[in-house]
Amino acid sequence: MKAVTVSGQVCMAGRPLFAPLTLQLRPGSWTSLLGPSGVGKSTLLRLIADLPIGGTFQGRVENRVPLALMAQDPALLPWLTVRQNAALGARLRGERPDQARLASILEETGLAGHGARYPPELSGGQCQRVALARVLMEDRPLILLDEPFSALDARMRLMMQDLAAGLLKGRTVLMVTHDPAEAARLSDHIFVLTETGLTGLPPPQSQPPRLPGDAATLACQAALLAQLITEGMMP
Ligand SMILES: Nc1ncnc2c1ncn2[C@@H]1O[C@H](COP(=O)(O)OP(=O)(O)OP(=O)(O)O)[C@@H](O)[C@H]1O
Repeated sequence: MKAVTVSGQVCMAGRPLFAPLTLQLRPGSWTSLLGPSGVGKSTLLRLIADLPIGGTFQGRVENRVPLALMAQDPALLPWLTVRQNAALGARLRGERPDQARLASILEETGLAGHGARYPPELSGGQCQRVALARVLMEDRPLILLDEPFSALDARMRLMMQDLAAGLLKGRTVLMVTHDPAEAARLSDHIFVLTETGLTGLPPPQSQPPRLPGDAATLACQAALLAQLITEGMMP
């Protein structure tokens, strides 16, 4: 698999969001993208997913591969059970879901006992697990995550990070996040996007997921915070 690469520039209402850039997603690695609100992180994700953006794109996306997208809003259908929501992709394509695979993924995501429940009966963390189960059911080589854990409490966020890191290992992942600690724990590659373009920062050398209190992880988190403050994201 070649690196999925997006290069170019986006204009919203005739004004460039950021300077021309190139973002390469190395196969089988986890890339995190941080940056100030409104700079265009989700727009980059949408370009890679070939979804409409509000502006114009001058550039190209190379080496596209099938992908699955998971966002902060788990986008579950409240009238479908956990099991049906997890298998929604197949259902929408008019296919019969692979029941053995579904059972195994519900087990892996800690939902085995919840298959017959409905989303309004679930906690926020459980809903995100269903969204992750749905992504795994789709079995795509590229996974796009748009602030997937930002609505969760700190403990649940750590648990979901560990779960996602384990279950998405070996896939190419691009995650948009506002959380330097999350990027430091999970990433093989980290970029900060600003109006002037992309800046790469080195992640810790150890394998993700890293312990949140690990010295190298904390140092990476601090470097990211410093970079974001320099770029005017934080007071
Ligand atoms: N459909 C649209 N129509 C017009 N403008 C849009 C549209 N979608 C996004 N924008 C604008 O494009 C800019 C980039 O939006 P985008 O959602 O990519 O930013 P972001 O970096 O992901 O922000 P955040 O961190 O707040 O989610 C913003 O100024 C936003 O208002």
